[in-house]
Amino acid sequence: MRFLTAGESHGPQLTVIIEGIPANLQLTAEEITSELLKRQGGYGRGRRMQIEKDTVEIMSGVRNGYTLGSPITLVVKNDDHKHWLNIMGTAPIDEAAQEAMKRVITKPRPGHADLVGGMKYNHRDLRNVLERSSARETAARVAVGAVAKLLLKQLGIEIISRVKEIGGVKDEHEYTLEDIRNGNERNDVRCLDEAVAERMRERIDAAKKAGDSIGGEVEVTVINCPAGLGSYVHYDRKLDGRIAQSVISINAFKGVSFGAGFKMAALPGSEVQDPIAYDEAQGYYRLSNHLGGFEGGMTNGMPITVNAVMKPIPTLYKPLPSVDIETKEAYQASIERSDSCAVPAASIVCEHAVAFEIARAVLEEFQSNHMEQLIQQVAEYRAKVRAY
Ligand SMILES: Cc1cc2nc3c(=O)[nH]c(=O)nc-3n(C[C@H](O)[C@H](O)[C@H](O)COP(=O)(O)O)c2cc1C
Ligand SMILES: C=C(O[C@@H]1CC(C(=O)O)=C[C@@H](OP(=O)(O)O)[C@H]1O)C(=O)O
Repeated sequence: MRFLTAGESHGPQLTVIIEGIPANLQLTAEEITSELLKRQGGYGRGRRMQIEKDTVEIMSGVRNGYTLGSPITLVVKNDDHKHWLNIMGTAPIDEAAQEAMKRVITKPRPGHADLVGGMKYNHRDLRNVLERSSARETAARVAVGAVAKLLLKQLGIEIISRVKEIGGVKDEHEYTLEDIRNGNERNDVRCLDEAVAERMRERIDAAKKAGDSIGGEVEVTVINCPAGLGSYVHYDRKLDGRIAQSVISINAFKGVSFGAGFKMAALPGSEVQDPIAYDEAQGYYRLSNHLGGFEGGMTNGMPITVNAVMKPIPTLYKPLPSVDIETKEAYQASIERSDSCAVPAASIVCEHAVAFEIARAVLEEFQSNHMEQLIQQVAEYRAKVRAY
């Protein structure tokens, strides 16, 4: 399974093509849209999200609510495009368009792709860089992950996310799987503890008031994944490695860990490796899950926990110094309208990035043309490893 996304932040639309989804998966635009709406929300987002109503249209690969086995094309329209027709160069060349084209961006924003992107692609209007480097693209990533999540659901695999920290305010409870499953998904900071959530909101408000921004940490949990996805035999088949790459490729994500993660640096081996046990009903299982569901680049059948860190949003209302690429003079960087915190939204992106990698690994392990074949293969495999 693979996908490509295309589209600029203020262009007409985002387009996604997904190839490799088996036939006969029930799939509706509404189900994908409901995931997109979760990404759009979240405390701390800026004015752009009030303009967009992210809605998916299915343009190919689905008929009568079921996948055909052919490439699936999804489109998410940018409602903001109509305000940017002149700036994006998609309006007729009239006076207003000419005026807009003069408003080139020459002041790169620290922490964005602006400066290096301009150097690399030889653009002197840095809007040519920021339009594609924008996290608007993550709406397309969520659309792909939503399809992956629906496929995984048919196999009994569930993926959920939560926010663990925003700007130093931490949710330090040790939650059970049931807590995570039943957690308050609709809370606007996506933190399971409402009292901590309130402090997170206050922290976001304080950053915004100071013209600053904040980041945080999210956790993605994958439940009921069979043991043996991924492989130890080669670096690019290790599934934990692929997940890490995919998560780090999300805008502003700077760190990934599994299970106890960076805490492992201080712990003895006896408190990190997960002892093995067996009973007939569930087969092999672990007495703890410090490793977060991976051994040797393969799933070990325990819940997968992925922790990921998002840096603070780079665009600041109190901008940092920068240099104009035309005059070479020191300047305060351009102020673009911006989110002050996008950690809750990013937790949804992270969840969907992980979903895609898990679904891809499932389809590599159990090549199938249609869902009936996939469901049967996975059920047989689960029975086999239980009895191993
Ligand atoms: C959901 C989401 C929303 C974001 N919103 C903004 C924003 O409004 N303003 C901004 O400057 N950066 C925003 N970012 C982060 C930038 O896109 C990102 O930092 C930038 O493209 C540079 O990439 P890098 O941080 O991965 O190096 C957002 C990221 C995500 C995941
Ligand atoms: C559009 C989205 O996020 C955008 C990501 C983003 C950035 O620089 O990454 C900057 C902002 O865009 P704008 O300049 O239009 O206000 C965010 O709103 C989105 O998440 O759908």
